[in-house]
Amino acid sequence: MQQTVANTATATAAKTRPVVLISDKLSDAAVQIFKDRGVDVIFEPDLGKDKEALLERIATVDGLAIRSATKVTDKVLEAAKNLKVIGRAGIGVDNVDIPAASRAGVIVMNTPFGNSITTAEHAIAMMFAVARQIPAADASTQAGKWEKNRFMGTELTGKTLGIIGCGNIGSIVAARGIGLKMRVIAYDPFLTAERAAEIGVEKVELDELFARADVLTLHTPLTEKTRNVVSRERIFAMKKGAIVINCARGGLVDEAALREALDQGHLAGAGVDVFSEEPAKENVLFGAPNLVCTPHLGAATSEAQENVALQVAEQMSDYLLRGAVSNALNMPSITAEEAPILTPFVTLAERLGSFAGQLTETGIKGVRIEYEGDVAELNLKALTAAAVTGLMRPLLQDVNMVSAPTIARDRGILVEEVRREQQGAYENYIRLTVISERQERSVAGTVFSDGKPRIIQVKGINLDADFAPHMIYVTNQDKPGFIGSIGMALGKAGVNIANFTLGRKEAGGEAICIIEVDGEPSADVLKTIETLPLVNQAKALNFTG
Ligand SMILES: NC(=O)C1=CN([C@@H]2O[C@H](COP(=O)(O)OP(=O)(O)OC[C@H]3O[C@@H](n4cnc5c(N)ncnc54)[C@H](O)[C@@H]3O)[C@@H](O)[C@H]2O)C=CC1
Ligand SMILES: O=C(O)CCC(=O)C(=O)O
Repeated sequence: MQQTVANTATATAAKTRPVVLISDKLSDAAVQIFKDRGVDVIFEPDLGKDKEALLERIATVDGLAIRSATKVTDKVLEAAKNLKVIGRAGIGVDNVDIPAASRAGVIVMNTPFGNSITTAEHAIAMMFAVARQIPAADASTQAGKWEKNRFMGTELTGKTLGIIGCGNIGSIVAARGIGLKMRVIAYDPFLTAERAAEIGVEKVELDELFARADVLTLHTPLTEKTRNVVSRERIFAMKKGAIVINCARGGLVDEAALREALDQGHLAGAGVDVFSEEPAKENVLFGAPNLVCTPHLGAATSEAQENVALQVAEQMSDYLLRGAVSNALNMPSITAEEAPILTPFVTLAERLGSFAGQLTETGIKGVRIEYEGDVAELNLKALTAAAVTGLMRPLLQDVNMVSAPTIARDRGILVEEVRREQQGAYENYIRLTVISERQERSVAGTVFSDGKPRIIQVKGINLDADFAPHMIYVTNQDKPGFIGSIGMALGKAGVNIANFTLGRKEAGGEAICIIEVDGEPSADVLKTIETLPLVNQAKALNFTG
């Protein structure tokens, strides 16, 4: 589970085909795409409803494709020993514990546009169904009652449509509302004045929206900020005879208060597709006057389901097979074209982080990563995530590019990113500086044209070394006799030197030596080196991971 993006692609290419578990009802189109692309599929469309069976099945799979029935909790993630990616065929990800997924190093992706039109159409359908009481009129007519006077409706032309959440779906609903000659007002803290003008809506504050709307429709995600946004107080602050439509999430509305408002005739009706508890076999709203309910059908058209299924299968396959990341909620995007270009720099950034992490013994306060030259034009979010991964891996084995930024933030480690044009001789240059409680230590590297990362500077001292599997890092004084004494000590201990790199600040001053050795040096060997005259410090560095 704990691999970098670059490693994920190569590791999966080297081993057998990755396996994806589909635990909700997904269009068969997804299964075909996975298979065609080289991913094996376990398709158990009802598994999401069986928590125990899910815990068992998830243990070995590389990917999990879901809709809304599967709840991905901390416990599920704990059981998912091999999981790398969760793909939500749809928009809302409130059924996935994203912080827990990030901590576990699992990417969470959704398909943000595939079902937007369909869901917007459902909201409009609900608005008409409520305004003209169509379901009740249908039932009465088919019962042979012909109650022409009972079903007096409301005309929508000229009425005010109030939209909470004017993103993808909200703005499609706005366009449809304008097409119906309604006046559209919207509350969305992230809606700019320019965007509001562009889509023809009036941006208003929340209280004003509740006061003015004849029809209120919700299109915001369920978050701690939006939970209960349609509260008792706000429902009763609405105009008498107004209509409420909810095709977003159940938790947005105080259902008991909505029931009261319908019973008292304060609201003329409500259209509800989503409920606080789903599946909603019972609900306080059921049986209220002029209430139209659907069982979370917002996205349920064959077009939308095919869109989201294809998209999720493509995104997950791209990640598992090629390291490309798109529409992830907890990881920067990396295109399939970018992934191979980024790979050597991801490796360099991770190794520089690892170099510094292995030498850092006190608490890390911050890390600064400077990018110069060609590399500064690349996807720095991914490179920084790799650098932070490398930095933290010596302390926490289970960290990867998904979890590293979250873990760093949780631990109060400040991550600073600097982008510059080429300054020195290297076409691409990355310098990573760790700010610890005791000192600042920097290490810099480059990628040569052979795609191999190199160490080119440590603590401002120039040198040139590979990242070898086993190395000894020594700080010393630049005085005669040092090389002989260290060679003798290693020879005596039976440690073979594969490569030897030296660098110094100035003649006779502070110096650094990086020795590549065949095999891991023991603690005794390191102690022996440290007791040699002219040596200040000796540490083992391991780049076998
Ligand atoms: N019934 C169904 O089957 C479906 C329901 N949905 C629901 O619809 C929601 C919206 O989907 P999209 O429009 O695609 O998402 P989106 O991300 O494009 O738009 C959401 C909008 O809500 C706004 N927002 C965030 N916090 C807010 C707050 N405190 N108050 C007001 N607005 C706020 C955002 O700025 C954004 O513009 C999804 O999160 C999902 O829960 C989506 C698809 C199908
Ligand atoms: O998968 C579904 O049917 C629900 C769609 C949905 O709620 C969403 O995409 O947020």
